[in-house]
Amino acid sequence: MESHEPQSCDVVVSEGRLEGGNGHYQKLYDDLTGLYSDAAAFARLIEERRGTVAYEVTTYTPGKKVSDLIMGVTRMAPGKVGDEYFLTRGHIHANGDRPEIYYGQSGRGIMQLESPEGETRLIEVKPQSICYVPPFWIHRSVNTGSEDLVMMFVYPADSGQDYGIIERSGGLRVRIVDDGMGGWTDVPNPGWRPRSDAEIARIYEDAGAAT
Ligand SMILES: O=P(O)(O)OC[C@H]1O[C@H](O)[C@H](O)[C@@H](O)[C@@H]1O
Ligand SMILES: [Fe+2]
Repeated sequence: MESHEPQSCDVVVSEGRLEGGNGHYQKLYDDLTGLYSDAAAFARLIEERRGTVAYEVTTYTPGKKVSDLIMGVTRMAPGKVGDEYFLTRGHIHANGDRPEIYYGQSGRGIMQLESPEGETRLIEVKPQSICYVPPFWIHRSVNTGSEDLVMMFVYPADSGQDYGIIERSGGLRVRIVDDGMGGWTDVPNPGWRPRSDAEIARIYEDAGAAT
């Protein structure tokens, strides 16, 4: 039986990162082309912020098996593209039956969840709230506040991320926008296409094959 050393890392809330981990990646605004509905507003944003970081993830990965847990911290800057709040790309786990938890550290946001069948759940994230993302839910975080959104997360190390699922459906079913009073509301995404029965079946079957 393979065994790993226990590990302690520090969540540096003010900087939105995990100290003592072994992984780090950044997404620039330039990497987020096509995610937002207002293409002209996005082009203006890129003019201003080309080469700067939209969100970043620091992690500790002990190993690669289902019985290993990846832990980490994600930090996303605040802002909007047109009236749409900043968001992460979002994904479903490639091994779809793997869950995830997110623990709010600072800032305010939404965990936007969508089932393969197209149901939406919008869970508010704030400091000291924990969001449980069940297996088979597509998830994306949205920064609806005026500060960095910082969350700690944990998920099985063999989960994997399928980003194509959102592209194939023309985005998620709703968009999280400014309600005109400094808060947020959700509006339908007219570009959204329901997933086919075949694609839905594949999501659940693949999970069966992976376990
Ligand atoms: O991977 P994205 O959808 O771009 O989201 C950014 C990150 O969000 C969370 O922190 C997840 O736990 C990470 O695994 C993910 O990579
Ligand atoms: Fe995930």
